Amino acid sequence: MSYSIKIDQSIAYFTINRPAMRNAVNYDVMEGLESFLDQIEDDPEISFAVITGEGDLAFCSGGDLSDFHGFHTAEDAFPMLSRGASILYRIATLPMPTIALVNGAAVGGGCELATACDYRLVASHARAGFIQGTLAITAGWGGATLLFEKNGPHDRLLQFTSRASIHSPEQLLELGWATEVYEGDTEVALDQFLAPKLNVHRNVHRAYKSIATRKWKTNGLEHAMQEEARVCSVLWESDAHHEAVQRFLTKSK
Ligand SMILES: CCCC(=O)SCCNC(=O)CCNC(=O)[C@H](O)C(C)(C)COP(=O)(O)OP(=O)(O)OC[C@H]1O[C@@H](n2cnc3c(N)ncnc32)[C@H](O)[C@@H]1OP(=O)(O)O
Repeated sequence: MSYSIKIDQSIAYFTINRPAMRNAVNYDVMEGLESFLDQIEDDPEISFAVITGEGDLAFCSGGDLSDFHGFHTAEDAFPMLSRGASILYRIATLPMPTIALVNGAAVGGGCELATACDYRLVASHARAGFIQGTLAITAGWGGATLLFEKNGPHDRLLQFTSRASIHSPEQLLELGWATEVYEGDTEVALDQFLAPKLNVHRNVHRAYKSIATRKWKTNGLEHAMQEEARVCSVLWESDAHHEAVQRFLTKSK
């Protein structure tokens, strides 16, 4: 199984379980995320949702390039990108707060997935970045749209996305992308993060989440995320993109 879902004491966990591929997202993982969202979206008993990746090397390395490399035209690539954008929109607008437990690299679509969550707990050894530019594409699952919507100074965010580089936890904190950086055991870090919040009734957390995200239901965010998928799909069909993916996939062979 490429993922696991667990609900424990009012906390719902989704774990991408493809550590050998650095938890890259394939269709199976997309399906898993959809079924996770179906399970928790209307469950009033869930206080928090946590998304993470198996192992300590990667949170998520983005779209599975070996699977998605087969798309040659914008028309081929758009349905996958659009589906990713729908998933990230659903995550961003879940009624309960969400936590990305960034226990390793979060790059490309993996950085987008973490951006869709409300909080990002980043391990001191982790790295993250919108590296899509190194593949001659942009973010395509709506993650850049979400970043600009949520996270602060326009000029710094524009550099965060367009430089396509990988950032240290210290840089991620400074940017305001990381909520906290933790050392050591991931479960302990999550417990410590959640403990003071669990003293407050879940309905309060859910009410603040709805106050913070209400505007997205009316300001066209969902459409803007789909538009990001469309822009990315156009770049996807370039030779520059296919050559860069080919280089990545053959680098260690
Ligand atoms: C569709 C939305 C937009 C996107 O997400 S585009 C995709 C963006 N992602 C990428 O460009 C992948 C970048 N991956 C990396 O930079 C590195 O793998 C990463 C995450 C920093 C981890 O580095 P390392 O720990 O040194 O691991 P590595 O590079 O040797 O990889 C181990 C094995 O996993 C594979 N892998 C990693 N990320 C992948 C991906 N996204 N799709 C398909 N395969 C992927 C990699 O090819 C390698 O496979 P193998 O063991 O050589 O067979």
